[in-house]
Amino acid sequence: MPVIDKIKEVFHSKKPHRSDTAPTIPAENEGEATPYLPTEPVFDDSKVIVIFVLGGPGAGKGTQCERLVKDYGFAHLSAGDLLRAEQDRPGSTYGDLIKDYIREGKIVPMEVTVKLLENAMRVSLSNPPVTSGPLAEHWKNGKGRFLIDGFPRKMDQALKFDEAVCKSSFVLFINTTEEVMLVRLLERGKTSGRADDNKESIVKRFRTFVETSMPVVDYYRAREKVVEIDSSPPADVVYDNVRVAIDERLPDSPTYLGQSSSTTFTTSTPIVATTPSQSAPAGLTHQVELGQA
Ligand SMILES: Nc1ncnc2c1ncn2[C@@H]1O[C@H](COP(=O)(O)OP(=O)(O)OP(=O)(O)O)[C@@H](O)[C@H]1O
Ligand SMILES: O=c1ccn([C@@H]2O[C@H](COP(=O)(O)O)[C@@H](O)[C@H]2O)c(=O)[nH]1
Repeated sequence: MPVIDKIKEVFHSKKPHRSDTAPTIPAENEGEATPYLPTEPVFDDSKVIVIFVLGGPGAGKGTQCERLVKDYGFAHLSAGDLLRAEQDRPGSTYGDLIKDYIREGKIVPMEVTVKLLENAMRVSLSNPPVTSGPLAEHWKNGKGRFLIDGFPRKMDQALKFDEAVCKSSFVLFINTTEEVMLVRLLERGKTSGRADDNKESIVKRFRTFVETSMPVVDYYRAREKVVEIDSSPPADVVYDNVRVAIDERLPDSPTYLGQSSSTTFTTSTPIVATTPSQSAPAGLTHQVELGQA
């Protein structure tokens, strides 16, 4: 049976129990683990802030995230990077599967990506990316702040992440035209070494974005959780607008007062969830084979 059918069969047919020991789902082959996703959020959204960063391939999501990391102390988790790392990890059960999906510009089954993200979040929360200076405050006492880049790309991922990992705060939608994205990706492709930065894969990725990922943006937009930024201008200009958007929505912004900035900040309309949810029970600190740090 193909690996993905196996994942789906086990995932959908067996109801794992919670206990103090990490739950396991029997796998057909010994040593092979199947991603298990709980039915309640593992992380408490009153402490852990999750911002989804969406946009077409090459729109500039990663570029903006890098800057935000420096100024706001976010942990930046790129779903694509996590998948590529898992693909290259010796012994990964999902390596071949991920490789095929990425080359075809298709969305890897959500069980794999959601579990990789959950694991990476857990690692950041136990080893905070910022440990000194004013931004370290955001990583104390179980708190954390994440930019989840290039995710969710499909509705099932969006719903599952909110249900099983953490309720997201809002979506930063980095948007430009396919013409601009194509130029940027072909240029990046000269040095990126990415198997999907070529014309054939790019066209497939564009199609997947329009057909599969835009419905996710529309879903959050209907719930007034989308901030759209035009990423056609130079990266510095885009970043100025991104900063304003972030400052308007983070509950405790401006976070980098004291650093030089001419932007006028407001703290109105925070849309980060404030209702405490259940913290992660010990039994849910289940780690599968995926992306172990
Ligand atoms: N505003 C901009 N103006 C010009 N070039 C840009 C801009 N933003 C990003 N770039 C360049 O475009 C390329 C794609 O940017 P980036 O990697 O940030 O996009 P991305 O949305 O994360 O892409 P992907 O989803 O494919 O990973 C990079 O080479 C980057 O340097
Ligand atoms: O949630 C996700 C995110 C990404 N993918 C696959 O990875 C590639 C590359 O993603 P980038 O964000 O451009 O690095 C994407 O085309 C998908 O094939 C995914 O399956 N699920």
